[in-house]
Amino acid sequence: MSDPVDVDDDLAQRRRAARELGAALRELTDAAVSTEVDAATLTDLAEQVRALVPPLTAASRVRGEPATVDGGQRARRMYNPASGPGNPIAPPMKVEIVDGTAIGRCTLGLAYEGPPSYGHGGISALLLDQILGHAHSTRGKHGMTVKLALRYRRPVPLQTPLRIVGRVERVDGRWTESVATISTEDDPDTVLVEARGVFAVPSAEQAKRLFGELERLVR
Ligand SMILES: CCCCCCCCCC(=O)SCCNC(=O)CCNC(=O)[C@H](O)C(C)(C)COP(=O)(O)OP(=O)(O)OC[C@H]1O[C@@H](n2cnc3c(N)ncnc32)[C@H](O)[C@@H]1OP(=O)(O)O
Repeated sequence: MSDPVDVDDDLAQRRRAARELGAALRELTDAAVSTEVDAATLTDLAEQVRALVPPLTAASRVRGEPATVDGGQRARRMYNPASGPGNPIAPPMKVEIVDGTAIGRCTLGLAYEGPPSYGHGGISALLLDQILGHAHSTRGKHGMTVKLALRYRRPVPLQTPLRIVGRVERVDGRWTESVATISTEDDPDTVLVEARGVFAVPSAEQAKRLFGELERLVR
């Protein structure tokens, strides 16, 4: 049997490596959506990038299998699309809980552009959904989004440090109702986008139906 210390070291090492790969792919994505090089260079690069796939898929998971880099804990999901440092599509938003309030920070690059020089509205929804999920989790078990209402007040600037804040307003059994906002770090009092969300810890029956053996990761 392996020594638990070795197992922990191995997990920590794999998590560092997964973060590193995520960061490198994010740099690549940013370069890919900003580049103005000629067609021949793009075609050549597409071939080079495709050659990177087989070494990764040499050992991979399928739907329903949790990523082993998470070590069985949902709270530290490496490949979350909003906050996972290993996921190249995540900005990634860094989240901390301060006095029961969830505070996220990230900067959106050109890959997230909607209107010229501003963030895509769907990306704002992603960040707000995620921060509302963290706010819900401060009251106990993790939950799922039941309702999400958004009001886009001003466009969200790209390449600008953002602050995303969520807090629970009402708790009713396994339901919470929370509010969240996006603003810039420089001007936190000017709300750019605001959200109201209802989250619920799935009922035991629903969790079993949706997740089967993975139920322990969601309830
Ligand atoms: C630290 C880690 C943080 C991670 C953050 C992750 C954030 C990301 C979150 C997501 O994106 S989750 C993905 C998006 N959401 C979904 O896919 C959820 C899909 N919906 C479902 O699977 C089920 O509806 C759900 C599990 C949410 C609830 O099913 P249940 O069977 O547990 O609940 P039930 O059906 O008994 O209750 C739902 C109904 O009761 C209502 N309800 C009852 N009491 C309530 C109350 N007290 N407050 C609010 N609503 C209440 C609720 O609105 C809703 O009403 P309607 O269906 O009639 O519209």
